[in-house]
Amino acid sequence: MKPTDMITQVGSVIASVMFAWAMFKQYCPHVLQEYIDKFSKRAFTFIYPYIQISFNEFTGDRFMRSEAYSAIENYLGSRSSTQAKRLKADVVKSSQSIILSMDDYEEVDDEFQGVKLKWAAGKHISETQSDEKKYYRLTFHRRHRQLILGDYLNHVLKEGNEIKVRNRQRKLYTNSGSYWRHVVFQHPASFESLAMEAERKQEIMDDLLVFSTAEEFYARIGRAWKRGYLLFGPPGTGKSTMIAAMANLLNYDIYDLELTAVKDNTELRKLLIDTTSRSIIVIEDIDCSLDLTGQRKKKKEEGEGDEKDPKPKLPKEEAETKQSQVTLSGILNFVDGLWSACKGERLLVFTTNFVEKLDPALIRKGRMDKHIELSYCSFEAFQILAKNYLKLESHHLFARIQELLGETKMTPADVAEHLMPKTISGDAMVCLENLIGGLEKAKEDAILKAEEEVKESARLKAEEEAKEKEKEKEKAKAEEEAAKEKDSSKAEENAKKPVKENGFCENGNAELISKEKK
Ligand SMILES: Nc1ncnc2c1ncn2[C@@H]1O[C@H](COP(=O)(O)OP(=O)(O)OP(=O)(O)O)[C@@H](O)[C@H]1O
Ligand SMILES: [Mg+2]
Repeated sequence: MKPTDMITQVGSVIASVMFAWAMFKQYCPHVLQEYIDKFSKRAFTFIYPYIQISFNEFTGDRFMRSEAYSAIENYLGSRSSTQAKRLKADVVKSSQSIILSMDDYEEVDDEFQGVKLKWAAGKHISETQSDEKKYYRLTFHRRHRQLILGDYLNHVLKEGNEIKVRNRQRKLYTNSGSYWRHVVFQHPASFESLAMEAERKQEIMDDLLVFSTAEEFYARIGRAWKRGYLLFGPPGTGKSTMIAAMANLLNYDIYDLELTAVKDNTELRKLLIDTTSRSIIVIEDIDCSLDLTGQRKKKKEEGEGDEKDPKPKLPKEEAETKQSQVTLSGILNFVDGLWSACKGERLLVFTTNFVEKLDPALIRKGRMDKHIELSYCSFEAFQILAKNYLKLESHHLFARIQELLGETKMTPADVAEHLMPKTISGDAMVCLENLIGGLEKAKEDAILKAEEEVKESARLKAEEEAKEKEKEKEKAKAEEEAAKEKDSSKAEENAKKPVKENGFCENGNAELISKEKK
């Protein structure tokens, strides 16, 4: 038989089968059709040794994109880029990188613990062609059912989610009313460029990295997977910069909470619930955000304490603070109440310039687990700044700078400002001399300030002593006058008393006046 004849015959057999099937479907009773359908499927699965699982893009009534689907999409992305012939490309991270995923009807192979599996991308198109439902289908031999349904799928979801986090565009959120708004978070700060002693820096980085991978540990000890950091120190010592470096190190989003804009504790709780995992919740300048310590004290000492506030509030801030009814207990609940344990890992970071002003309850361990002091620039910190700003590892002027940094205080922000190139040539020498000039001036200012302080305290002491003397004088004078008054009133009293025949008063004392009368 010629091949063309064979093809014709096969074609006519298929056509006859299809015709017979169409006739059968039209005239055969519905119940019988279902029965045959069921039977044929069973027979098929009996012969066919593979299991298929479909993961649809959309699930549920609410048309939510399935988390499993997007995790699988990410997981298959790297595999499909080496295997699939047709790929889909997407741009993320502000056009910085392209993410690939496999196109519809493509297939890729995978292997897990020596077991081979197959993934296929497909889609169901509705009859009206208006709607298409995408899915991924996993096919594997039924003898590996346990392994695939357990360990393998967990591995796919975990890795897919990790890839998603790595590729995602991170966000910086801020609260507006009871909602979060966000912008793209792109801060270049890193621990490497942070001016700080290497040992302390490493300790903080280790702490953060251990936390971010300690899911099982936290679950085992029965604690919510969160950690509080309190960053304190004078302005310009790198607190905000460190938060950005933390977010970059861990690849977390930042929720910058403006407490003064939160109406009350309920709104605060809502904001907390709306945060996602893998995020840092920041409250900057917690001592100024709300008078948290004052709220406890206020009842005892009305109005006091405002004068002592070293950072006077702006009128607008004051007005906002008055509107906000967030209380200290609201904040404490925010930090470690039941709601704070929802959904995944979270870092809470508070910053303050005046740690001593905060209520001890707020910063105790368990709430603020790690207290980090950021202080004035040390020589080691300066070396990092010099490397960052001037690309200098050493210079003969470093010795003088080291000496001056030991004698005077300057914040890293001020040091950095002196190291900023001020000329087009960006001469490093000029910057270093600038810094030396700045440090010398700071030293002189500090000496002058100290002298003035000594003078001022001597003046205050003298004033105090003078006041004390004045008081003593006044007291002595008052006592003298009181004694005189007492004498004269006694005399008057005696004068008013009746005089007896013998010229003595009733009390038996001789009275000059009565004698005169006689
Ligand atoms: N430790 C540091 N390492 C590197 N740069 C720093 C450091 N400290 C400060 N700077 C520089 O100084 C600038 C101000 O620092 P930052 O805003 O982090 O200070 P802060 O401690 O948050 O101040 P404030 O208490 O006023 O909020 C930053 O832009 C950064 O360039
Ligand atoms: Mg700051």
